[in-house]
Amino acid sequence: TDLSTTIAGVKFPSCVMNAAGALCVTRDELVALGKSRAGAIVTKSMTVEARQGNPEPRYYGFPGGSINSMGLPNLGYRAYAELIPELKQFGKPVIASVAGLCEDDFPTIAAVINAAKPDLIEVNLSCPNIPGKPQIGYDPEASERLLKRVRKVITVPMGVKLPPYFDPAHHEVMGKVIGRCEVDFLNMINSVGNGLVVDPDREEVVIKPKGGFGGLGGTIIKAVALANVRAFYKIFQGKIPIIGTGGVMNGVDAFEHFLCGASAVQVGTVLVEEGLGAFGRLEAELAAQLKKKGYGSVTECRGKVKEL
Ligand SMILES: O=C(O)c1[nH]c(=O)[nH]c(=O)c1Cl
Repeated sequence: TDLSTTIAGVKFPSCVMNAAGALCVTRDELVALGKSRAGAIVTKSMTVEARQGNPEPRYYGFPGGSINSMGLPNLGYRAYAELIPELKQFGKPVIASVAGLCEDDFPTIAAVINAAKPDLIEVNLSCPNIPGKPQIGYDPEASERLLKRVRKVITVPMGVKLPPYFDPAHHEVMGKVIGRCEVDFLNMINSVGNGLVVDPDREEVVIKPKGGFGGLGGTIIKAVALANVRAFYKIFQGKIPIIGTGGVMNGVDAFEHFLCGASAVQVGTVLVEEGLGAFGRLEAELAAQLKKKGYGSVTECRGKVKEL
């Protein structure tokens, strides 16, 4: 079974890769991704200055998913610009995830990172965990302004990592914004922002930042992720490739993302919980699922989910 895929003209040896944020902050983590079965190396979203991130505990896994308020811990964009040439030696695409603490940070980072020639750049409009900072992706005007500014300085394929939307009206509005910004790929969804997990025995929240509020990931967000993949796949009639992220814990979950229109999938929670070995398991399970269903590749089943 062929598990390779192509996104914006870039060939991925496997359609399963890490989500920005999962095991991808340090050089050693990124090199380990390069040596693993991951289909790409995706960096942690980067900011201008290096950051320690939020106080711990800031990640908590539980049956069904995870909650995090990491607070953008990363090496700073200059360090990743220096690392990119080394990371490109592993025979798989390097995706640089660009964030920023303010709008002006994004073009500053994007211009320097673009010069380091990652295979693709993913603009993260959806970090939910910077205290006092609303998600850019929930502000269509700010999203459009920012995407147009970074598009001017990015010459490699540019994608956008979107937060979950919960209303078709929002899918429509963001679809129009994206259509006006020359976006080469989409990635959805980021974590479901500002959830709250409580430990009933200790009668406490489980993470320290923001009173325990954090982004949700894992199985519990799969249905939200699939809805967003499907909504934007239909809006763009499959013409903009979509990376499906959210709730992929096994090969069947990945298959569901492809049925809804994804061209590749990213994994976060399952990677943090299981480690890099998850890639081998996920690939084997996805290949088995495709074989069982009579599909020769993920491209064959893309967008094939039937309505009733
Ligand atoms: O707290 C984080 O670092 C974080 N956490 C997330 O769940 N999504 C993001 O985009 C980011 Cl940037």
